[in-house]
Amino acid sequence: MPRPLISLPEAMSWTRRTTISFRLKSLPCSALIHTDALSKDLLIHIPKCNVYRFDDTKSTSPIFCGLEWTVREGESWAVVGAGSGEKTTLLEVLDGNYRLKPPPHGGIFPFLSSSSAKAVSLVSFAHRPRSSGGQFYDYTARYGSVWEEDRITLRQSMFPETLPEFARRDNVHSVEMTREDKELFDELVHKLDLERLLDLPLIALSNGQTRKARILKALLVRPELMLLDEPLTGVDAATRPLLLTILHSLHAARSPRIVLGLRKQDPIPEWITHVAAVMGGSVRTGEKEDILRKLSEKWNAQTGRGKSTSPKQTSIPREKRDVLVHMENVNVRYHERHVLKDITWKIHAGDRWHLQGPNGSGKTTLLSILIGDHPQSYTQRSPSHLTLFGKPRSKHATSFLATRVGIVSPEIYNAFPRRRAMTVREAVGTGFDGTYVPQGKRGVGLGLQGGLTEEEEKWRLERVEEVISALGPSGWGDSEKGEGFGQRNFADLSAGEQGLVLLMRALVGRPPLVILDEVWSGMDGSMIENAKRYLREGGVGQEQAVVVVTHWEEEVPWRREEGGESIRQFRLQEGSGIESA
Ligand SMILES: Nc1ncnc2c1ncn2[C@@H]1O[C@H](COP(=O)(O)OP(=O)(O)OP(=O)(O)O)[C@@H](O)[C@H]1O
Repeated sequence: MPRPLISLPEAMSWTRRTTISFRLKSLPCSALIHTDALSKDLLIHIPKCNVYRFDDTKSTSPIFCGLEWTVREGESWAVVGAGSGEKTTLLEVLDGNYRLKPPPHGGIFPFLSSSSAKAVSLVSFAHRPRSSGGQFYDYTARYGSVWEEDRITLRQSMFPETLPEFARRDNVHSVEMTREDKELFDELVHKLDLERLLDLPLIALSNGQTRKARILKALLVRPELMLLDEPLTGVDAATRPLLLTILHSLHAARSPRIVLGLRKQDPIPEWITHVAAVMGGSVRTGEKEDILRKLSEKWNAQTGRGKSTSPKQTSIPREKRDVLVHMENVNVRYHERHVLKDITWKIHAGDRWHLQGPNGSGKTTLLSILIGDHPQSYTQRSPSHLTLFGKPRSKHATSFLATRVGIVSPEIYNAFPRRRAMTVREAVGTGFDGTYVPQGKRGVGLGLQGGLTEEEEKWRLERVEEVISALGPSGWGDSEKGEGFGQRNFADLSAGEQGLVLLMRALVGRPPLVILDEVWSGMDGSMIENAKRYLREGGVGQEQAVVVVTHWEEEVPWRREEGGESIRQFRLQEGSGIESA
């Protein structure tokens, strides 16, 4: 039986001195409020309300209507989202980033003991925030020799309290770690396999390694409630169950309690008992099975749209197709760290590859070699060998390679400028020449020699519209949002929408090589299904090669068992590469 939601009569007489600030975050949860009327096992309590942005002072556009949510001590909740970034928004509601009308009398967390600023912690893996400025930053710095200012280690940056000299040196935080904190740190750093990375430069950490370190850092603050948004994205298959077991045992010990944010396509851990499902501005809450049963029909109806067809692949035998990338015994070393060991790999036109490997195995490093970003792509000497599009790296101008490879990756996502004035159309248009700022009178670049013919410009303008309409909201079934999407400000889009625009940017010029590295981060099911279908059904042509990097087999658009030539796998394990067809 679903546990009934608490519903409090409107007219209930509250004997409260409600000094509730609109910014719930700054509100001490239990301050000045009599919560006697509520059952003491309530962890989150939101009586029916509408949710607005703080700047929506006239309450004209509610983000959620009739939100009503109660979480009791001992329950284990996941917030699962189907709409564009809505799951993250609901978690942000808990973090006090939105205005609730009417405001809940006892605060959202009536019985958390300390002030909510410390008691509740939101750890979100949405990438670069909008506020971080309009400039592109050079993510390739990581691949070179590390500069003095980048030498700061993981420990110095995130865990300075574990440095022996910390207590003496830092007047502000001159409290030493407690024994319990030290024990927690030692245990988790070991379980999360972060020990060996503590004294490496922070900049050298891989995406998955950084993600685990951020979770650990958030745990050390000892919040009472931790909201973890998409903790499994970018984490390798072996680490996922481990991470979930750790989170489960912390949650069971209420130290801290954890609410997980999951995309609707993510598996829901067994220990989750309740789900808040967010869909199109409304939130349904209740026991897991009950909610999932009710929603599966609706979700299936969405994802079932336009079933996949077999990949269209070229009939020219593979060995007769151009070799785009040829690596023979390629090595990458950082001093004593040997990251890539004798990698041999050939990518032909028309290939579909799934590049796999645990966190830290060298996938990003390998990609940076094959797109010519890595300084060591210039220095592979016989018997090593690296050719890109038929020539050694040093024989290519970087601007030429930028037109040959379309890439989406966490690095590009983070580095791409969020300039206020850049529209979706312009962001997509930067893909033709692989630049980061719009160029040319019509925002579709200048061409390699700086002389775009009229015909080429016309083709580019049409291509921009084509990819926007295929991959944008009209493609994933939100025709209302689709109108005027090209004119939207890129910086104002949700994380998933920004990711999708960067996918459009990678595909727009139809480059011979397309790299899709963790491309689905932050996206919702309908966006992903639509984009995967587009890729399978001609979004990348028979002559284009694609390398997909993901820890999730089901995120690869092409299936092994489907007709034509199957997807090939290249697996990195401790720096060595193994190929399988
Ligand atoms: N500049 C550097 N100095 C020292 N080690 C480095 C440097 N850059 C990367 N590394 C190390 O190289 C290894 C490979 O990193 P890489 O980012 O390629 O891994 P990955 O397979 O992409 O991981 P993830 O799945 O987490 O994204 C990591 O162990 C990382 O710590």
